[in-house]
Amino acid sequence: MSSKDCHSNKPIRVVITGAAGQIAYSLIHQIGNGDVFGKEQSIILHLLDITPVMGVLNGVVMEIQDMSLPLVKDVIPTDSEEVAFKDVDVALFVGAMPRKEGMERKDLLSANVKIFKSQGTALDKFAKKNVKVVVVGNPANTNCYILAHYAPSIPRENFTCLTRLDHNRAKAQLASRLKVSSSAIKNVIIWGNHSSTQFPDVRSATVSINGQETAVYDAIRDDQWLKNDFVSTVQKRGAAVIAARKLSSAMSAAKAICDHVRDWWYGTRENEWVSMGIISDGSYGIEKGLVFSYPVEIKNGQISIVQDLQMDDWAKGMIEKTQKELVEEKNDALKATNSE
Ligand SMILES: NC(=O)C1=CN([C@@H]2O[C@H](COP(=O)(O)OP(=O)(O)OC[C@H]3O[C@@H](n4cnc5c(N)ncnc54)[C@H](O)[C@@H]3O)[C@@H](O)[C@H]2O)C=CC1
Ligand SMILES: O=C(O)CCC(=O)C(=O)O
Repeated sequence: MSSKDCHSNKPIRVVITGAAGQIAYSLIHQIGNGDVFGKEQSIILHLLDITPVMGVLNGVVMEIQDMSLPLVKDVIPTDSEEVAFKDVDVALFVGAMPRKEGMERKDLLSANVKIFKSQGTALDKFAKKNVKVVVVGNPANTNCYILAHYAPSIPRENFTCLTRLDHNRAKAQLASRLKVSSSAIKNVIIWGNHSSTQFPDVRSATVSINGQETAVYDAIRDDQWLKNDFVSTVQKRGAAVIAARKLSSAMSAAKAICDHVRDWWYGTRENEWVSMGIISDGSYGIEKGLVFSYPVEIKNGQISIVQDLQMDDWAKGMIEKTQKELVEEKNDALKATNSE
């Protein structure tokens, strides 16, 4: 879709998988309300879930009707991948099994990878070739890798996975420490996997205090905190929410999906970057083809990796660790899909 088409009022088709689940329950309203694609853009919602929860999904559809959202022109609830992916412009892959307390996200690999093999094959067959894809279901990077692998006719740059929740968490931790609004913090980076090996990096981050832009490192002046507590709080935030709620993050995940897609649709702000899992082109020495979270800028729908950021040995070590985990996950996932 050209950026002109993007902003026309012809309805766009947006599929949400896992539409009867808890993230979708927060997400659907924001999309239908125009918070992502704008207040002029009408939408046809395709809602995919599995057969046993079609009753629940019908309840969600009733609630969508009851919200009386002018931008929502039609709602298509389904358990068929063909119906779900037919001619879609944007595909939000939320549906997957979530982890429980005590599990790592990669423990979900064997169950969830099968879903992404099947849905990748269907996406390839039925979606528009310029469909914009966001994978949320965990393990998000590796599920995205498998989805792209089984959808070879869709351009590689159209596949992304969600690390914006981690990015938002990092901003919020820094804002709280500095007692500023999170909108004052710019250019944090999440490198790598949406897992406890991710590297939340603040070496390029700035904070605006009384109109003055300062490096976050200089404003905080606590190398120990930035390298230890801050990093581990962001890495383990998903698990902390599960321990408290006995359910995984949903409201904050839905908000992060909206941030991710809105920035892809409209572009990032001048001199400001965000974190996205994308298919690596080899930048920063990362294995080509891995789905890796990078700092990116977006213009006219094109995502580009922010280049030439300096790394010290500690940062290189952090990036190496998360890359290693992603290579292992990728190999395990390929084995699991090939052995079916
Ligand atoms: N990348 C990220 O930052 C985040 C990822 N997540 C992940 O998002 C996923 C969804 O989370 P929740 O909505 O809380 O889970 P949930 O369990 O409430 O909902 C998941 C939905 O997916 C459906 N589903 C299962 N298999 C499916 C299939 N083959 N096709 C279509 N739908 C299918 C289920 O029936 C259920 O309705 C989980 O994997 C979770 O770990 C959650 C938060 C943040
Ligand atoms: O942590 C999980 O496994 C589920 C939710 C999630 O990915 C997160 O909150 O970051």
